[in-house]
Amino acid sequence: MRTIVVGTRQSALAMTQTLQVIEHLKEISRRDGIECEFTVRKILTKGDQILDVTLSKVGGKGLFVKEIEQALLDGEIDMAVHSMKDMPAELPEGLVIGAVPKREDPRDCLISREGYTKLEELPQGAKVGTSSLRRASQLKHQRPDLQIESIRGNIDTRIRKLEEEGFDAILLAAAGLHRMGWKDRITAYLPADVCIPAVGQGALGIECRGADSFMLELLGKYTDNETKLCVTAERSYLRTLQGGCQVPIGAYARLEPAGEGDNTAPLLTLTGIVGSAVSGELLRETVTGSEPERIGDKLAQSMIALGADRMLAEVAAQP
Ligand SMILES: NCc1[nH]cc(CCC(=O)O)c1CC(=O)O
Repeated sequence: MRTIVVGTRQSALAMTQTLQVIEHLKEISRRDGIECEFTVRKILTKGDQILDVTLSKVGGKGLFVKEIEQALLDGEIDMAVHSMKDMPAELPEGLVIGAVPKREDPRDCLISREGYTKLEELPQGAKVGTSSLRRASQLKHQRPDLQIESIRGNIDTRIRKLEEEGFDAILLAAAGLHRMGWKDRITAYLPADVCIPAVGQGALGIECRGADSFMLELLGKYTDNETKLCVTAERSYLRTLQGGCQVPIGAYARLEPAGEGDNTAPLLTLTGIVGSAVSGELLRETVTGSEPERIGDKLAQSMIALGADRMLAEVAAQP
């Protein structure tokens, strides 16, 4: 009997995701006669300790995963459940994403105090809370009049701040609210082609050691191939652009339903944005193809040709 130690952040969302994943893995192991049990170990990450500072100012992506990856490398834990969008484009040597489960809703959504059901309904100059440069730059593009202000904290904290700090609305990822059972708080969904989600948004990545064949076998059974293809394309785009969660980059891939016949390759459509919170510029491109790594890289190259490098450098240079 193998005891699998699962590392997790201690936020309500991280705990909920981790417990849901463990339930699914228990079902799979029972079904396939794999003998294992699970224990949970909470790990405090740097991102959890400095919730009051704008993330782009304290080092960006990786803040929520570094300590957890170290625990994996040290053998203190055997697997970790991450929100895919919090994962840096490159993993440390020795670690792999062992499972990519089926994606939740990838869209961003609005929680508005007055119950507005569309972005267009927000009053002129409304105060909207988001700490994401990606959301801010796309929102500004649609509604230059909105007053966008930073809001930090776990999703439970942000919902509380909506009331306490006089926001008209806040923007959050739908997936986190769905997983928490808070769907009824959502007043509007922003279509994924209007506000391009973060790379990997709505998906989970389950990380383990590349040499742990027991974990690889179990986790392999939990992967959803469509999600994996889409997320691979999005992350390939991120890797080439060298961007983290805290720069205004977004990408969303969809898989077209398979055509007739046996040998039809999957057709992926990948749309990406690079925004500038400084100038309000917004680049947007779409590519299609069947090889996820290739189309991600191709999209990034065409963004760079359009000036993405300069725009991302501008953001990095902000005081
Ligand atoms: N950056 C924080 C974060 N990381 C993952 C989610 C939840 C949604 C998901 O799994 O993509 C959130 C909260 C949010 O952006 O609203």
